[in-house]
Amino acid sequence: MKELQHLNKYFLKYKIQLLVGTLITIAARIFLLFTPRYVKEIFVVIEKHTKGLITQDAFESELAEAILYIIGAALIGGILTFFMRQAIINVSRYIEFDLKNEIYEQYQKLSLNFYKKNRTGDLMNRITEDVGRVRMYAGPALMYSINTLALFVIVIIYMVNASPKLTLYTIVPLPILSVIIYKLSKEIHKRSTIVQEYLSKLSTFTQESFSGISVIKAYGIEPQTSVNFKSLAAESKAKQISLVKVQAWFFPMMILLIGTSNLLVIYIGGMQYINGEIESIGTIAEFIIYVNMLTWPVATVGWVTSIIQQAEASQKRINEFLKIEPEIKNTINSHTKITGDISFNKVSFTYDDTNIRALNDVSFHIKAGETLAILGKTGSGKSTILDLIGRLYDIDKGTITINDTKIDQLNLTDLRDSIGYVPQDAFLFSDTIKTNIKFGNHDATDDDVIEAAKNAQVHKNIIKFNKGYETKLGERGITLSGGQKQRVSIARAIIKSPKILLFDDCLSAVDTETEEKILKNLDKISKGKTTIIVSHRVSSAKNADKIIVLDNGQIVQEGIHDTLINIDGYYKHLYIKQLSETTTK
Ligand SMILES: Nc1ncnc2c1ncn2[C@@H]1O[C@H](COP(=O)(O)OP(=O)(O)OP(=O)(O)O)[C@@H](O)[C@H]1O
Repeated sequence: MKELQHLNKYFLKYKIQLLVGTLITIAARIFLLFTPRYVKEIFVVIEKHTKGLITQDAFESELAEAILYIIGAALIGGILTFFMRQAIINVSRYIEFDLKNEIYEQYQKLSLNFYKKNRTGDLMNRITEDVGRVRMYAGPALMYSINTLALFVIVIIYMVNASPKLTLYTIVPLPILSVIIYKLSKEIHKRSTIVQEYLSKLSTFTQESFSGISVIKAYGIEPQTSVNFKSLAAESKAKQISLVKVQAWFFPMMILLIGTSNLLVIYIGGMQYINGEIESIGTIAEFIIYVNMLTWPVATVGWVTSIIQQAEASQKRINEFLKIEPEIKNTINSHTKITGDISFNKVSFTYDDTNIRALNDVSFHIKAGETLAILGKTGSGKSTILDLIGRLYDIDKGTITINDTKIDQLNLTDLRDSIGYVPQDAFLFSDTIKTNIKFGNHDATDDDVIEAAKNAQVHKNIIKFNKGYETKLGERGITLSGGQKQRVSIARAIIKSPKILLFDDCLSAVDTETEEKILKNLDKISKGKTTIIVSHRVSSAKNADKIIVLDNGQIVQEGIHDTLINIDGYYKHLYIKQLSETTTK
């Protein structure tokens, strides 16, 4: 229960609803317990009538009175039971909502490293399935526990009052029932977890096959995919059947034990009646109802125990994530003005998950408003520089300063607000093109959106779609070509009008002519803004105020286009190669 203590703050938050729910539960049980007592009364009246102790009229009126009490109490009990569920189950839904938000907020705070160390499926599971299991504890388990406790206390008092000896004999099988249900629930849980695993394997498999359908078709591997699917589905079926086998024991066991208790009541009650220890046969009827009333709540003790164990395990997994401290923290609360003067001073950086030293002793300086182009072979550390400017990771050695302030001494929100970043893989959300562009600036007007799209050279493409800017993009924006996606992503950064623009090889999927136009527009837009362009093309770099060439995490060349084309090295070779490519085209 240690892990579940995390939920106490929520129980405290909803204490009024929970208290009301508990009181309603107790009241509902009291009303529902009218039935057995008045059933006994009916028997007593019938006995008196058959023995001729009361008149026909008295018999009829007493009978009618008892029946009315039973109906009335059942009605009130039923209504109160409805409110009991409303009160307590609703609280569990509120807690589920709060907990999901708490986890989601924590996810948002955690740094990129966390996402690399944990699989998306696991992140999703903790916020859905684990929270679902915890809700079962905060809702149904709590409700049934209050219910069982309330019922048990009241019924036992009534039963002992009616006949202590009969009480003792009839409740003997109940703990056995509870233990059996507990063992069954545990086994059911074990097997249903395996079933769940197989279901998620199946859905991952199908999801991947659908996403990669073009590759599957192009390679003609549909038959093999079907065989793999069938074998996975067959395993999943076997696990389901093994679960159903245990589940099938549940109700027969319940019926057997209820039957045993009923038999005990009838046998022992009958003997007591014969011996004159109980005055009416009605007491036996009353006890039979009590036993039946107790059976389900007692069975739930086992069920609740297993729910609590599952919730504890789930909450433990949730707590593991909630306890993680974000690696990148904002330590500065006051606002910091960022103009875009960036300096790297002997910066080294190693990714902790791969231990790859992506940058080694890198130093450069760009004044506010200047353009820097970064070139270099793949894997040389270009994207890493951009990630470090956005402080997505903290460096191991050296210093990065922006406006002469160390990057970790800047207000993180201000820093990120002042950056417009276009990643290598343009990610678009499943929403309209307009919303995707406005993601960079929610207050932008429609005219701003069009202006940004024009500057990113994508406006003409967008207006060709039937719904123009309102065109919905499917999962990952599949309706757009690679180059269109890149340009929408550029428009998103432009509309933000940030102090620092970071373009990570985001013109790779556009032709050189469009690239030229975009660069020209950027020249205009980026006046007064610091721009860093990562590229594999000399054409993207040639107009930059400074060019650096990286190799294996180190700067191997530095200068401007006109100088670098005359120095033997990577830049010159790339220039000649790309020049010959354009002339042969
Ligand atoms: N998120 C990451 N986790 C671990 N290692 C990484 C990560 N990103 C990059 N690396 C490694 O760091 C090195 C530099 O990568 P980086 O992405 O900065 O190169 P790049 O020059 O931008 O390459 P490309 O031109 O192919 O985009 C590579 O060896 C890469 O494998």
